[in-house]
Amino acid sequence: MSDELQRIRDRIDRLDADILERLSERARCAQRVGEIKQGNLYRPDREAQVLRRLADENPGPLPDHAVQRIFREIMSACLALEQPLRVAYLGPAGTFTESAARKHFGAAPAFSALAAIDDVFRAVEAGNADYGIVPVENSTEGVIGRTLDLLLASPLKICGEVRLRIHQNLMSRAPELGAVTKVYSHAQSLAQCHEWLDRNLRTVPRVAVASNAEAARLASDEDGAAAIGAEAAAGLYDLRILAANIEDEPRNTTRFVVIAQHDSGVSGQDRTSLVCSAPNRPGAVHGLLEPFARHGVSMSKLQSRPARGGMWEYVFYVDLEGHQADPPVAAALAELTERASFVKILGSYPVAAI
Ligand SMILES: O=C(O)C(=O)C[C@]1(C(=O)O)C=C[C@@H](O)C=C1
Repeated sequence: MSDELQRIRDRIDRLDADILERLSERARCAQRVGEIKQGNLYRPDREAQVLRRLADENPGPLPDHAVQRIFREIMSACLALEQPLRVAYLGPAGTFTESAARKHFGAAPAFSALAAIDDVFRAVEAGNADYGIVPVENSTEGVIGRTLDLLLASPLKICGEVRLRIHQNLMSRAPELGAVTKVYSHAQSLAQCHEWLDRNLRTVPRVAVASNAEAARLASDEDGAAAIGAEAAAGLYDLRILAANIEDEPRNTTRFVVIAQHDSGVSGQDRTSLVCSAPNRPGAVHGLLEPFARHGVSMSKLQSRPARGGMWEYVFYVDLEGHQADPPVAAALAELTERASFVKILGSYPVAAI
């Protein structure tokens, strides 16, 4: 080994020892914070502030996302010393929702994959999980109606959001594309890749199944079968990725919400979600939204949905920039509450930091 290589490796060893010492000191601080803190130990607002500050102060050469991933895991492990978290997500294992859960909470929590969005809400409501993660909207396919309906009906709050760039992969036991005779996937993933499928596997039958992970399981059992789904599913079912990033829309993103018994404190870059409905008279919807414009509060989403039970009555799902404790948001919400026939605040939470 050259002298220079040896010298640099010695330096890396010393730096690793320093990092380890600092990490242990950080972990002891987190333990102490855990003893002092009242209420919930998991603080999404504080975590978002830490991750944003690290990106702001990152001198390189590591990219921001790499630094944030490392610190995501450090905080995950520190929090586990204070309180081991139980996180339920819409399964099965190997789906994009699992990737979202790990992206948001890191690797330390005990994760459980549940079969339906309703089960995730029930697990958190019953106290069998501390937090739940469910998809709420996809940039190409639209909203997940069941999640919106349950947010309206459930006492739970939104305490966080996760944005995940969706990369679809074609995976199979077959050695090459030419050997693929059937493609399994969730209907939404088939739709997201239909142009690629038309170009590359035009005559091969496409079969919609309950989830991408289920598709991968079927593909692992059947000669010539392939599945479309997350890279994680290929690892889980021992499949070869025959084509990566086959989604038609490269900026395809899914947004997930984190549900809990509580929402989040102020992080400085927050969003507030609410549901409301207007009295049945002309101009009422405009009247509901007017206070937001007047108080300078931006809306990042307005989604109408038929109210359950009433013919042609609608509820509106609104996302606002800001926390309900921010004075302009609080003032606009107070006026909305006077004008609306119904208002429910679903929660204030940090805008996704990573
Ligand atoms: O600041 C806190 O409240 C902590 O518990 C420390 C810490 C961290 O590791 O930085 C850990 C968990 C919380 O969710 C937020 C931050």
